[in-house]
Amino acid sequence: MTLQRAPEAVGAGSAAAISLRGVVKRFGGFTAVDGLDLEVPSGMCLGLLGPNGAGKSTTMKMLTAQAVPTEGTIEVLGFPVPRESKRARAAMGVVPQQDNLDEELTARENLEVFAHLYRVPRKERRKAVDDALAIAHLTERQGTKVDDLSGGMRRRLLIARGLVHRPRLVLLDEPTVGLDPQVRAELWGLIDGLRAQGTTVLMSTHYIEEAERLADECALMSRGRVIARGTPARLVGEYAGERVVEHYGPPDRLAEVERLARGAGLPTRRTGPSVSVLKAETIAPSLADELGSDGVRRAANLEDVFVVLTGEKVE
Ligand SMILES: Nc1ncnc2c1ncn2[C@@H]1O[C@H](COP(=O)(O)OP(=O)(O)OP(=O)(O)O)[C@@H](O)[C@H]1O
Repeated sequence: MTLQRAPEAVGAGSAAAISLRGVVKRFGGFTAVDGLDLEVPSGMCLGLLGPNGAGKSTTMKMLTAQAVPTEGTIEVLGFPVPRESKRARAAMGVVPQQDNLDEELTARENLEVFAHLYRVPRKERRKAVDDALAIAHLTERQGTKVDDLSGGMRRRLLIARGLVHRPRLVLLDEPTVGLDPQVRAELWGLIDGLRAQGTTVLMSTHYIEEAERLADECALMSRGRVIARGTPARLVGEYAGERVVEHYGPPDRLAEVERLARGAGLPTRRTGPSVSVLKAETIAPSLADELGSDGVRRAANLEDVFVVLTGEKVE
């Protein structure tokens, strides 16, 4: 199933679907977004990855003008936001973190209301709703009241609702938070489909696997800034290297491993009863002797990068 796009006027700005420059958002004396520069080229799926409180949701809200930046400039699909946010909103799909579907209405009626709100021409509305239902695998349940849908179906409907006007850009705020693994996998298929069609996707998540699996590039956010950006493979290569060695043992042994590795300039991470030494392929033979041969070797991954750069654990 492919989405047939409405011919959509795009604002006069750059080719990037999203552009934030020097964006700051303060809430009173608290700085939630702190000089954010972020470009999302058209057609890319960018994963905005970061620990709780990093500023991901605030960034999403500024793109839809639900929050107004204290400083800096934002363009969405070429439209300056918040000045022309109505036009930007009309051309993008937004899937919020909170389920705000109308529970009294059926799945189909929810989509019809949005097709109307988003000014899908009357003649095209039925097909637009049919297509969105099919993409979300909800055709069979279109007559069911939202109240009677399962959690996974509701989440798929929420995504379908964001797609009903065939947007070129979709914002997904933590699309699979709190869902069980099977439903998460279903949604990943759906998001993958969007990406394959060339829809630009900005997806915030704190699930590393989600970002690794879906995103062309990841921007790692911490304390309101992007601290690293690139393809998952490049980020892993640059910050965690190829191999990791995990050492297990009592606390004094772990502290010794950390001291030796850090002394040699190698990044480390603690995970409960173990210390992982990253970039293990660069360990000199003399250091390998000192570290001992009890370590478990594995490939480096994006989770290692996340922990090393943010200092935070992953759920
Ligand atoms: N309206 C607000 N008033 C005051 N502080 C706020 C407001 N909105 C967000 N914050 C604060 O800004 C910081 C960034 O929040 P934000 O929700 O953007 O983070 P996040 O990266 O999306 O985290 P999460 O994954 O928990 O949603 C947090 O410390 C939060 O408490």
